[in-house]
Amino acid sequence: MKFLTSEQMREVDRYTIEKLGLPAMSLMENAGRSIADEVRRFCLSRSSAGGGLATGPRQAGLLPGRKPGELYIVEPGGDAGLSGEHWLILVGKGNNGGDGLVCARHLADAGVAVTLVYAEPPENFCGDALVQYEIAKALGLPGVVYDPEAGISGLGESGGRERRVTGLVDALLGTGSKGAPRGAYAFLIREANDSGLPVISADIPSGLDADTGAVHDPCIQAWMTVSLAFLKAGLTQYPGVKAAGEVIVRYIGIPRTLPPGLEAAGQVVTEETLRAELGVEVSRPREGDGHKGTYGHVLLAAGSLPMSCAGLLAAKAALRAGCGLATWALPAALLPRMLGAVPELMLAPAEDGGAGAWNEAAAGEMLRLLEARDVLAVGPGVGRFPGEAAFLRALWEGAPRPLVVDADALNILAAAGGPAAWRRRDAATVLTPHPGEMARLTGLETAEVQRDRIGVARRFAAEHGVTLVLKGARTVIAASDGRVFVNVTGHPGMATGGSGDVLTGLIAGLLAQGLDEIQAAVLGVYLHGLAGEQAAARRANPASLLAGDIIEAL
Ligand SMILES: NC(=O)C1=CN([C@@H]2O[C@H](COP(=O)(O)OP(=O)(O)OC[C@H]3O[C@@H](n4cnc5c(N)ncnc54)[C@H](O)[C@@H]3O)[C@@H](O)[C@H]2O)[C@@H](O)CC1
Ligand SMILES: [K+]
Repeated sequence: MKFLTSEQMREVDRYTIEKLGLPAMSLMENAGRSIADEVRRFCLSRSSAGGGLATGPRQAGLLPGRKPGELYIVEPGGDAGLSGEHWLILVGKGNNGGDGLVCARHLADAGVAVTLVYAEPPENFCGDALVQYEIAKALGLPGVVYDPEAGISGLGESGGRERRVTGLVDALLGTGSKGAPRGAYAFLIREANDSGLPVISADIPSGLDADTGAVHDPCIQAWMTVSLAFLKAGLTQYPGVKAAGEVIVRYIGIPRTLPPGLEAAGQVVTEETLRAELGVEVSRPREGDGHKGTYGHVLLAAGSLPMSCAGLLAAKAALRAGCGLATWALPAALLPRMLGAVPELMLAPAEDGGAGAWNEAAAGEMLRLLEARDVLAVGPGVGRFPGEAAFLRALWEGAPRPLVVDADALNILAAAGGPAAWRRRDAATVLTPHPGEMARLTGLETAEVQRDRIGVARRFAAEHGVTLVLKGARTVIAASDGRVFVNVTGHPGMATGGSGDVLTGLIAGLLAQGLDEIQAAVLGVYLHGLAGEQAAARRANPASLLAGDIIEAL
C-alpha cells in the first residue's frame, strides 16, 4: 500500500481537481461521509460489544450483526444503535474542518446528536470549508465557537436534548498544518486528550507531522484515524503510529493511480507489495531437482571474544532462510568452543594469534573464501580491533559479491568516514543499522534520526548507492533508486539481544538464493517480523522472547 507526503497529497488533489475536473466539493463530500461511516461503525460495534471497541477482523461492507446477503435498509432516520450517541465535531478553518462539517451533517442524518465546536469564528473560514459552514448553519446543526474559559466539558446539550458527549471527531488540522498547533487549536487538542472520550481523527491526528510521524506538542491521541484517499507517511512511523490508533484508508473518489511522474513517498510492505512491486513470493517453492548448491552459500564474518554467539545466531538464521550452505568465519581462538554448536554449519578459523579477535590480515582470507561463496555478511559480534578500518575497507572495496554490513562493522564504517570515504561498490550492499548506528553513520543525534526515519534512510541510500535497512519498530528499507518500504510486521518482544543478528543472517541467506538486494532486504525484514510475531504468540509472556525463538519460528 502506497503512502504520500502532504506535498504529494496536494499535488494529487490539484491534479484530480484541475486536470481531471473532479469538483473539490465532491471530494470533500466523500471525505466527510467516509469519516461519518467510520464513526457510525465505531458506535455500532461499541454498542454490540457492550462497551469497549470490538476487535478482530472487520467484514468489509457489513455492519456488525448483519449477515451477507441479508436485505437491510438503513432508514433515513438512522440506526437504532446510534440514538444514545452525541459527538462533538472539532472544526478547524481549512479543508480538514470542511471534512468535519460534512461528517457532522451525515452523522446527524444517521441519528447521532452532533455539536460543532469551531476552533475559530467561522468568519475566518476559507474556501470550501466556509461553504460547508453555511450549509451546516442553514440546516440548523448546533455549533459553538470554542471558548477556552468554558471548555468543552459543558457541551452536553444538543438541539434542546440533554445528551452526554460520547465521542469526538478531530477535524481541526490536516495536511495543511504547519508547526505545533497554536491558540485555540492547542487548547482543544489538550481538552480532547484529557476527556478520555474516543477520538476519531479526520485524515491525520491534529498536531502530527504528516510527513515524518513526529508529533508536535500537543497532538491528538486518536482511537482511530480515517486517512483520506491515500495513507500519509506520518501514519507509518512512531510516535505517529501511536497517535493515530487504528488507521483506516478510505477511497474518496481520487483515482488510485498517481498522476504521471509522481512517485509515492513509500509503500507499506504486504504480501501484495512483495509480489507486485518486488516480484518476490513469501513462500518460494523449491525445484524438484534442486540441491544444496542451487540455494547458495553464505559466508559470515562474525564473532569475537566475548561476543562469540552473535555469529551463531546469524549463521543459524541464514540456514533457516533456506540457503544451501553457510560458512561461519571466526577468530581461530573461538573455534574449539564453537565446534559442533550448529552441526549444519561449516566453520572457517581466521588466524588471530590466539587473541579471539579480528585483525587486518584476516580480510585477505575472507576474500579468498568468498571466491567459492555467494554473499558475505560482516559485523555481528566482530567488536572493535586494531586495523579494523583497513580490514573492512578491503572487504568493502574488494568483495565482488553482495555484502551485508551490520553491528560493529557499521561502527567501523562510521568511524572511517562512512561509505563516501571508500570506493563505491559495484556489487549489492545492504546496511542494517539500528537508530544509534544510523546516527553514527550520518553524524546526527539518534533523536534526529528517529524524528524523520523515512527521510534519513532515503537520503542515505540514494547518496551512497546502498540498500539501507533502518531498524526499530516500523523498520524502513530504502533502496538506492529512491524507493522506500515500511515494514509493519513485528512484535515488541523482539526488542532483545541477538534479534538484529538474526536479521543479518536472514537477509544474507535470501541474497545467497539469488534475490536482489532490495528483495532480500524487504522480504528479510518482513519475515523476521512475522517470525517474531509467531514466536511471541507461542509464549505466555512475550517479554520472555529470545532471538533464538525467532529463528525457530522461521
Ligand atoms: N481537495 C482537497 O484538497 C481535499 C482535502 N481534504 C482535506 O483537507 C485537508 C487539508 O486542508 P487544508 O490544506 O485546507 O489545511 P488544513 O485544514 O490542514 O489546515 C487549515 C489551516 O489551518 C491553519 N493552520 C496551519 N497550521 C496551523 C497550526 N499549527 N495551528 C493553528 N492553525 C494552523 C492554516 O491557516 C491552514 O490554512 C486534508 O487533510 C483533508 O482533510 C479533503 O477534503 C479531501 C479533498
Ligand atoms: K485532523
